[in-house]
Amino acid sequence: MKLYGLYPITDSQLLADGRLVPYCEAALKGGARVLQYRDKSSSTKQRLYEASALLELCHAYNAELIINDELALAEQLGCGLHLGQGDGSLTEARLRLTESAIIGATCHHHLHLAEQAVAQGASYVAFGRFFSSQTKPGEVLADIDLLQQAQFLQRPIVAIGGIELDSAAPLISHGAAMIAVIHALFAASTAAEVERRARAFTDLFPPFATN
Ligand SMILES: Cc1ncc(COP(=O)(O)OP(=O)(O)O)c(N)n1
Ligand SMILES: Cc1nc(C(=O)O)sc1CCOP(=O)(O)O
Ligand SMILES: [Mg+2]
Repeated sequence: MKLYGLYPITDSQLLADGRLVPYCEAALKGGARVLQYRDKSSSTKQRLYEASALLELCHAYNAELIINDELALAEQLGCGLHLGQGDGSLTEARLRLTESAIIGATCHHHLHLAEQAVAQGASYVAFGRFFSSQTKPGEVLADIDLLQQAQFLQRPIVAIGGIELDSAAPLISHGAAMIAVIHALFAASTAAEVERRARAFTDLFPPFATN
């Protein structure tokens, strides 16, 4: 069961200057089994190069790579995809990727969007922001009770937005199967620190379900 635990998301600024692969490897060493490649600034060629390197890394750690926004890149690499509300059709993505491909959907703080996403083939649904986010500033609208309310969907639930080590545990106990994190994981001065932080997040999850 891989859709469980810490869900690191890359950031092109925090992981610039050669940090992308070593910091992502540190997150995987710290127990993450799902990794999202999110880059809004590089060229198509650079994104293919970086995502290919991360895919190889994920294979080495028996982890899943998810591409943010870009169906064509996910299709090319044969990996997972995360789509926001304005990022294209989940139905088309499910048709173009394999039946077993992981496809995630942003649902903000709306249960009806999550129901719709599941009906259109989403493997997991993401709610946020739960806290104020340095990476993506904006209104905090998601309430922790949403995580329990969404359990009827019978899909893994992701919580995202400004989550830190100290704020993650209640989200997990309310039903988040994955905790998506950028800043609190990757704004670190060494890979060793990223690994330590990843291990601390991973240890918040009940151990019986981490394999
Ligand atoms: C796991 C996860 N949840 C939410 C998002 C946000 O997706 P989106 O709303 O499309 O915004 P961008 O990430 O594209 O800026 C995500 N990427 N991952
Ligand atoms: C990519 C993204 N999406 C969000 C949403 O609310 O949908 S919040 C967010 C950024 C998450 O990064 P950090 O852990 O640094 O807050
Ligand atoms: Mg998007």
